[in-house]
Amino acid sequence: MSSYCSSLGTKIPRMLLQGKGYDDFFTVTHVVKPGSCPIYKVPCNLSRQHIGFVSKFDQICSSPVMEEEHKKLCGAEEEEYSKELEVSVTAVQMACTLCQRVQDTLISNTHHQVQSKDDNSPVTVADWSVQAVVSWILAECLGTENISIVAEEDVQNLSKANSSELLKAVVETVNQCLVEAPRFGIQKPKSALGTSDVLKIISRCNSTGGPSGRFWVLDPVDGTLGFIRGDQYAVALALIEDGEVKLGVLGCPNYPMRKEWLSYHHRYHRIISKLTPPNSETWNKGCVLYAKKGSGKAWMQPLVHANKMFVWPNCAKQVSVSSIDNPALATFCEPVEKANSSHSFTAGLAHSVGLRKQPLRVYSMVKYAAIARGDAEVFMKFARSGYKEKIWDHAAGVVIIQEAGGMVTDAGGHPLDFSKGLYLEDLDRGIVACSGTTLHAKIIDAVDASWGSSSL
Ligand SMILES: Nc1ncnc2c1ncn2[C@@H]1O[C@H](COP(=O)(O)OS(=O)(=O)O)[C@@H](OP(=O)(O)O)[C@H]1O
Ligand SMILES: [Mg+2]
Ligand SMILES: [Mg+2]
Ligand SMILES: [Mg+2]
Repeated sequence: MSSYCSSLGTKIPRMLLQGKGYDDFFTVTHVVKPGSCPIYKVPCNLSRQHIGFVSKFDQICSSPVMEEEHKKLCGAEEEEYSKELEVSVTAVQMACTLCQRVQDTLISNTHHQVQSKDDNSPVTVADWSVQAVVSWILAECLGTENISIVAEEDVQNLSKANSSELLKAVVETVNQCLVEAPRFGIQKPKSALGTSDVLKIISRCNSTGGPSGRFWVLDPVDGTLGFIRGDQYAVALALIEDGEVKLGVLGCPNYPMRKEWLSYHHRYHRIISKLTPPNSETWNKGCVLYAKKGSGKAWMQPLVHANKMFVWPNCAKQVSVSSIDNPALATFCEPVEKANSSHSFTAGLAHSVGLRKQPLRVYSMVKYAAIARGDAEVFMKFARSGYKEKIWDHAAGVVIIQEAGGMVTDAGGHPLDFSKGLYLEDLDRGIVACSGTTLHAKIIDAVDASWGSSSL
């Protein structure tokens, strides 16, 4: 273990804090939070990002699993995409805080906050507000000129003459969130954003993706229906470069760190939905999962709760897929809505491969998170024919499952192709994500066997 990995008086090489080319040291003067995931202060005007490195570095020193990364850091090579990862996780953490606040108010007042889009799907103040906040943070932290974003929402409905109340609510929600930026180590805007600023940052997310270059993919609220119903939803952000997903971040504000609480959440909604749940902090509600392509690791950190400081990497722990490969013991998840995926087709498939448990129907990309965390083994989605899956509904989840050790393909066994624009063009029938190759192969074979007799 390194000599500079703990406590007061600790010397931290400047190169770890500010990248290559420095050979002097900062001395730790203050332990903000002692314990297994300490946060240190160093005596200079370092940004949170740098202090974050200190915290990360300490974790690296104290965890044998991360020795390798420790070496990389000591080698002073800044890891590829490390800044993008930290910024995107921070943005998702802030977005989740925003969503929690809106979800709490929605339950008591849905009036101006929910709208229907042209395809009849719902959109809320939270969808637009998260898109604005994430767009603002990415531009602030990475430079406007470097940012190209594909995102779900546009400002059409928001700019209509009869939407002024809604727009006002979005502007307020965005400013309320950004005022808290310093808690996340980001400078807040010099003054509150005006209506035209907010419309501009939402509509700046107008990239159409494609096979070359770098762009972010954002689903500001995935599972909007679950969000409105007070249930599961996710904030999903991914970075795609030359058609390949390089980073994925999934914020799951109602998915507790501890699996046991998930069933509590279901019971709570079915039986006692009128009662107030335990305080979100005490039951460790909410997590953020993330992974970097090719790292072979996926991580989960708790959601930061009201008034608490977010310091990267926020006590992240590694997650991995389940080792269960016996279908009889496996759990499969699927969309809640029959309109989004055929429940009868997956029931037939489940039966033919020997999946015996009841399906876990969960809104949103929380299904991808459940597989990555090892809480379920299979995710299947078979949309009606003619429906084209959008890249923002899958990009973040796919890379997180892959790096956690799982496998995601279309129903023909081909990788999902994120290089074709806004949609997963040429997707063969549906999506199959599994914790391992054995289950995956069984399901792909079963799809082929039962497809002909299905009405899909
Ligand atoms: N007809 C149809 N078929 C398939 N998929 C559709 C369809 N309509 C919408 N969508 C997309 O599904 C996203 C929600 O997927 P879920 O898996 O969360 O579905 S469910 O709400 O649990 O039923 C949902 O994402 P959000 O709009 O972000 O909620 C949509 O992009
Ligand atoms: Mg939507
Ligand atoms: Mg979605
Ligand atoms: Mg959405």
